[in-house]
Amino acid sequence: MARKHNRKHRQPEAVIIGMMGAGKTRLGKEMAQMRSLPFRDADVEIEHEIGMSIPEYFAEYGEPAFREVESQVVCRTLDSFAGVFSLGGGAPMTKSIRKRLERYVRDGGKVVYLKADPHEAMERASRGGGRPMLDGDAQQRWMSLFKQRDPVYRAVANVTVQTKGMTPRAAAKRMVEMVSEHIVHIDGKGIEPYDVRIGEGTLGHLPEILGSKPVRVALIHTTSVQRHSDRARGILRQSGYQVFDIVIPDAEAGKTIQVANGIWERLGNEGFTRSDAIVGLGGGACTDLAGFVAATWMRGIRYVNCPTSLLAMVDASTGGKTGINTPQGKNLVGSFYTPAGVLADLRTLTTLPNDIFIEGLGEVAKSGFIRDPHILDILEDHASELRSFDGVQFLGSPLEDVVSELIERTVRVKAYHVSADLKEAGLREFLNYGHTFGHAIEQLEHFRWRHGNAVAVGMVYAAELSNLTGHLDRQTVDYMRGLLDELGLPTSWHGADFDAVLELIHRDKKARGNTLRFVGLERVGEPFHLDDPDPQAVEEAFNRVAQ
Ligand SMILES: NC(=O)c1ccc[n+]([C@@H]2O[C@H](COP(=O)([O-])OP(=O)(O)OC[C@H]3O[C@@H](n4cnc5c(N)ncnc54)[C@H](O)[C@@H]3O)[C@@H](O)[C@H]2O)c1
Ligand SMILES: O=C(O)C(=O)C[C@@H](O)[C@H](O)[C@H](O)COP(=O)(O)O
Repeated sequence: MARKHNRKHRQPEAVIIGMMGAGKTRLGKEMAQMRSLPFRDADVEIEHEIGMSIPEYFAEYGEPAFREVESQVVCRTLDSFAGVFSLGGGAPMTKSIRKRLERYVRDGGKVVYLKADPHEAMERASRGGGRPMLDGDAQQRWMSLFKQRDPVYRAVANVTVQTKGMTPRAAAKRMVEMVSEHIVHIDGKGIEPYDVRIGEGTLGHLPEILGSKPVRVALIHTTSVQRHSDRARGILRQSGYQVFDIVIPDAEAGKTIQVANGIWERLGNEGFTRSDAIVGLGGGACTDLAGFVAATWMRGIRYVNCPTSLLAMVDASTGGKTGINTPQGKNLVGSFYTPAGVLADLRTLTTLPNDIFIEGLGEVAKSGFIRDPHILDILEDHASELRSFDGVQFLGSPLEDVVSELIERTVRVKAYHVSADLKEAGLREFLNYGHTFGHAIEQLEHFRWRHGNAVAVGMVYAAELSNLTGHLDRQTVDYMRGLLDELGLPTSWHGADFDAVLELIHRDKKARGNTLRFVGLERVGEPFHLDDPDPQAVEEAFNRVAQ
C-alpha cells in the first residue's frame, strides 16, 4: 500500500526582492545560514557573467543591455539553484523575470518582499555610491523608484516581511518562519476568499488579516491555551486594537446557547459594532463557537480563527461550519459563515497533550480515506512517532515537517470540498464520512469521548456498512482498522444498545424525512452517498463495531 513521496525539482527555497538598501543581501545570507543553505546574490552572479562591475557595464552598454543579462542570469538560477537567492532592486520590473517568478510561486516558491523603513533603506542605499540607478540626487531617486516599484513588488511577492524596528537577526528569523509557512487558499461560489496559513509564528499575521477597520477585537479562548492567547493579545494590542478577553468553558461545555448568549451580552455592553471583529483561539469547540457568535452578532462580523489543536487546524477552523450543540444533538444549530483567515500556528502545538493530538489524527485519516491516499502513506510511515507526539519536543524535530505536511494536505482536502459546495448540497457531505455514527457516540457518551476518537469508530462503522452493502472490500476495512489502531485511535465501541444509536442517527443532518443517509466508501479515495441502506445491514454494522 505504501506509495512514493513526490520529489520536488530544484528551485530556490526563497527569492528575496525589495528596494536598494532594504538589506536583501545581509538578511538573505543570515537566513541561508539559519537554514544551512547556500546563498546567491544576483548582482554578484551578473558581475561574474559579464566580467566587470555593474556600474562599468551600465556606463558602457546602458540599462536595457544590463536588464537582458540580468534576466538570463535570474531565470537560469531560478531553474537550478536550491538555496536563498536575492535579486537586484530593479529585477522584478523586467517582464520576463516577473513571468518566471509567477511560475516559481505557482510551483510552491516563496518570493519575499523585504520591506524596510524607507528612511533607513534610503540612507543605506545612498551611502558609498556604486549604484547607477541612484545617480544624481540619490534620496530623491530612491523615493521615485520606490513609488514605481512598490506596487510591482507587492504583486509579485507572496510573503512580505516588514523589518522596521527589528535587529537583522530577528528579521532573518521572521523570514525563515514566513518562508516555511504553508498556505492553502480557499475560494469558490459564495466564499469571500481567504487563506489558511500553517507554520511557526503565523499568529503574527493577525493584524494584517483583521485590517484597519476594527477598533475592538473580542479574543475568545479557553484557559487551557492561556499562553497562546497572551501572545495573540500582545500582537493585537501592539497594533493598536482594543482587545477584550472572553474566556469560555473548555471543550463541548463552551458550545452552548448559554455561552453564546453571555458573549452577545458582553459584545453589547462593550459597544461592538459591525466593523469590529472576533478572534477565536483554541480547539475546534472554541472556533465553532467563536464563528457562531461572529455569524450572529449584528448578522455577521469579521472573524479570524486561530486553531490550537491538531483537529482544529486540519478541519474545524476552515470551511465556515459554525455552531453549537443542543440537548437533542451535536451542531444542530449553526450557520455557514466563512472566516477572514485561519492562522494555524505550530507553536501552539507545544502545549497540546498527547491524547488530544492523537484524536486529531482521526480527521486526518478521514481525509486520506475519502480523497488523498498519500496522507495514509504518511500516517503509515510515521505511525509510531505520531503516536508518541510530545509537544515539548515538537518544534524543530523531524516530526514537525511530517505534521505540517499532514496539516497542509488535510486542509487541501477540506478546501476541495468546501470550495465546490460551501453549503453542503452534495460533495461536501463526503467530509462527514464517519460522523453519522461518530456524533451519536459523542452524544451517548455525554461528550466524555473526544470528537476525533468518535469519528475513528464512526469511520470503521461506515466501512463495515459499505462492506455489508456490497461496496467496500474486506481487505480495505481491515486496513482501516489496522491503521487507526496503529495510530492509537479506537476502532470499536459498545457504550449503548442499537436502538439508542438508531434514534440519534435519524437526527443526523444528512437524514431526509425518515430516510437514513450515510457517506460510504467504494474504495480508498472514493466516497459515495449511501442512501436508505438495508436496515439489517445498519444493525449488523453496529454489531461489528460493538465487538
Ligand atoms: N466546524 C467544523 O467544520 C468542524 C470540524 C471538525 C470538528 N469540529 C468540532 O470541533 C470540536 C473538536 O475539536 P477539538 O478536538 O480541537 O476539541 P476541543 O476544542 O474540545 O479541544 C480539545 C481539548 O484540547 C484543549 N486544547 C486545545 N488546544 C490546546 C493547546 N494548544 N494546548 C493545550 N490544550 C489545548 C482544549 O482546551 C480542550 O480541552 C468538536 O466540537 C467538533 O464538533 C468542527
Ligand atoms: O466541514 C464539513 O462539512 C464536515 O463535515 C467536517 C466534519 O469533520 C466536522 O466534524 C463537522 O463539524 C461536522 O459537521 P456536522 O454538519 O456533521 O455537524
